[in-house]
This record gives sequence, structure tokens and C-alpha cells, in this order.
Amino acid sequence: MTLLPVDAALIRLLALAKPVTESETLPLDGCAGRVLASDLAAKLTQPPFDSSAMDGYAIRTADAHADARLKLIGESAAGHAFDGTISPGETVRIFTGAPVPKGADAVLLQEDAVRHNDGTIGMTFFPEPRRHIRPRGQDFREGETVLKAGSVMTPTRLMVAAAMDHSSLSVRRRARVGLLATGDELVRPGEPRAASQIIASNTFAVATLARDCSADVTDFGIARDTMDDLTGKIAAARATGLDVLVTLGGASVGDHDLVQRALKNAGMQLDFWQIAMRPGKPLMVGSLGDMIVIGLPGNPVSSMVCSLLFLEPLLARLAGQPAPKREAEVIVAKALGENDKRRDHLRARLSRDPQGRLVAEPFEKQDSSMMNVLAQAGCLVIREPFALPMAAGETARAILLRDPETP
Ligand SMILES: Nc1nc2c(c(=O)[nH]1)N[C@H]1C(S)=C(S)[C@@H](COP(=O)(O)OP(=O)(O)OC[C@H]3O[C@@H](n4cnc5c(N)ncnc54)[C@H](O)[C@@H]3O)O[C@H]1N2
Ligand code: MOO
Repeated sequence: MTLLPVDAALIRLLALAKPVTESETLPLDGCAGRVLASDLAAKLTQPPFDSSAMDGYAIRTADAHADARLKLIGESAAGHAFDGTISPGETVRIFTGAPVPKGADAVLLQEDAVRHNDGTIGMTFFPEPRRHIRPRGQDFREGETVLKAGSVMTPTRLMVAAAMDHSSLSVRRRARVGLLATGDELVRPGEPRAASQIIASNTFAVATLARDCSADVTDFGIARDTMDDLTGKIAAARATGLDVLVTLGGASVGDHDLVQRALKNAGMQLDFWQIAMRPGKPLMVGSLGDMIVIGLPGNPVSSMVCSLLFLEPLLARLAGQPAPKREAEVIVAKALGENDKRRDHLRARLSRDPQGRLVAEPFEKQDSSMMNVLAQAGCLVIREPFALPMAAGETARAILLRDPETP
């Protein structure tokens, strides 16, 4: 059986993906990380008036000279404008963010002002016109398109959307992802289990990864290893209008690996199955109508490595966003033997050397069932098919699982 190279498999998977275009309207505070569905224009001008950038005195620069004794005629504070006009020889106490009164053309810094005993204001610095005044509309103007359709709503874009007086936004809906674990041996954490049963743990990693990619994730539970149960659960999941169905387990060649058969019976067009990678060889991809199906292998490490290499870029594509950049160059801390035909992904401890370079130390045991090792690993060192032996201290590409500084 020829195995499909990783890069070719990813290209074929992404060819199935159409970015989600349907939109929904959400309150602004629910829009973080979402993609704007249409251009967003300002509903107001900001600042709405010439405003002071400093605490001080609103003055007429024609009055700015060493002998000035300006008469204090009022105050303009943020939210409380001074209604009158400043005439020659007059000033108004002003605070940061307050409207600049009519007649004034500069703000004298409080630190540059002298308050005389008779209450008049003198100055030790003579501002030029417009000094410390933020002109009306210098940030944006009513009707101006500030955010383009397709922009991801980052904290700073949420800030400007709020400032433009939008309390809700039209954003693209999230990609809908369903997870279906399979296997008679599986129970959920906390459930009673027989001696031959284990916990269905993979769902938690895959769901988290998918949510981090902005997906709306539904867990469809655990299907037993029967055609009936699998068929019923696949149909129920599909009926919810998923963009992507991810099955976990039952992807290999054993007598109880029924997932592919059940999916084909339901009408799935198989796109590819079995990749030249370790772990994750039995990965399967197909389409069932508009729904993309990804069959992950059951071994926990395999399911996670396949999710990082395939599910994450797929969900980024559906969300119209670039895939997270996880690849980095690392120094391998120990010698590695030559590789066989499957691209390998070695779980490794990750640290920094005194020069700040990333150092990866592959774990001794690389069994794809070992979640404890995977949880300790900071990266996966990539070994291309037929890679030659490597000495300690050489560099390799790696997939980062987390920031090396994360405890
Ligand atoms: N004769 C062959 N046997 C196997 C091959 C092969 O090419 N020829 N491939 C092996 C490889 S590689 C992998 S990977 C596994 C994957 O097989 P399946 O996808 O069919 O996975 P299962 O048999 O269902 O489970 C494998 C293992 O993982 C446990 N598991 C399953 N689901 C979960 C879950 N949701 N959470 C935690 N653990 C799970 C399951 O109990 C098994 O121990 O096949 C090899 N075999
Ligand atoms: O390809 Mo499997 O994922 O080695 O255990």
C-alpha cells in the first residue's frame, strides 16, 4: 500500500475546504476572534469636537507672551463643556479630553502656567497655534470605513468598533465541527468502566484545538463498534449541518475498525486514506455531501498529531484565517538515527539555551499511546522520510506545541 506524503495530503484536504461565508449578528462583546462579514463604517466622528490633549488652560495664542495676565472665566472638563467663548485676555481651565472652548486655539500646559495672587494666569512657555489640541475627526470621521470585511476582530479592532458606536457586528459564523469517538472500550471521564475499558480522552484535545481555531464544536459522544450505532450517530451528527465531522478511532484495518465502511454506506466519497507519517498513518479524509469528514486514528498521540497537521489548517481555511505558524527551527539535544518512509514527529522536551535558541530533546519512548509524554512535550521534531542520521547539536524543523516559556 503506497502511503500519501503529508504535504500532498494537506493540499488535497484544503482543496475540499470552502471558507464559511454565512454571517450572523452578535453583540460586540461576543465578537472577539470573529471575522467581519462586511465593511464597518464609523457612525460618528472621533473626536466629536476639538479636544484637549492635556490638563492646563485653553488660551488664544495671540495672548501668549511674558506679560500675559489672563482672566480665568470658567472650566471645561471631560463630559462638561464650557459653553461660552474666550475673548482676548481670557482663559478657561481645561482638562484632558474636554472640548476646547470657542475662541481658544491652543492649550497651555498646567506646568507652564503661573497662577498669580489676583487669580489671573501667566505663562512661562508660549504655545504655538493648535498646541495640545486634538482636532475634531483626527481619529476617524462619520461614514469612514475603518475596518474591512474579512478583518479578524482583535482587541484593538473591538476597541475601534465600539468607538465607532457599533453595539453589535455582522460576523461570519463559526465553522461547525462535530466530534464522534468510536470504540467499545471507551467511556467518558468519571463514568463507571469495566476492566477492559479506558477513558475517551482524545476528544478533549481535539475539541480544544478546534475551538482555538474559532470552530463551534459539538461532541456527539461515543459510538459503539457496530454498524448500527455508527450509522445512527453519523446520521444524527450530519443532520445538524456540520461543516466538518471528525471521527476518532476505528480508522485502521482491524475487524472492529468500521468507521470507513459506515461512512461509505452513508454516502461518503473517500478522498484519501493512509499517510506516510508516524504517528497518524491511518488518517482518512472524505466528503459526505458538503460535509468534510476527517477520520482520526484512535491512538491519542496520533489523533493529536493529525489534528495539528490537518485539522488546524483546515479550520483556519474555513475561518478565512491563516493557519497558526507552529514551525520553528530547533537544535536537537541528542543524536537521531535514520528515518524510514514515514515522516516522523518526535515528542520532545523544549527549552532555550543560553543564546536563546530552542533546544529539543526527544523522549526515549515514542509510543503513540503515551499521553503523559505528549503532555510534557513542548514540540514535535520533524524527521522527513528517509532522513539521514543526525548528530546532537544539529538543527531540525519542529512543530511547537506551546510557547517554551509556558510552565
Ligand atoms: N495490522 C495493522 N494494525 C494497525 C495498523 C496497521 O497499519 N496495520 N496501524 C496502526 C496504527 S499506525 C494506528 S495509529 C492504530 C490506529 O488505529 P485506529 O484508528 O483503528 O484506532 P483504534 O484501534 O480505535 O484505537 C487505537 C488505540 O487508541 C485507543 N483510543 C481509541 N479512541 C480513543 C479515544 N477517543 N481516546 C483515547 N484513546 C482512544 C484505543 O483504545 C486503542 O488503544 O492502528 C494500528 N494498528
Ligand atoms: O501511525 Mo500510528 O499513529 O503510529 O500509532
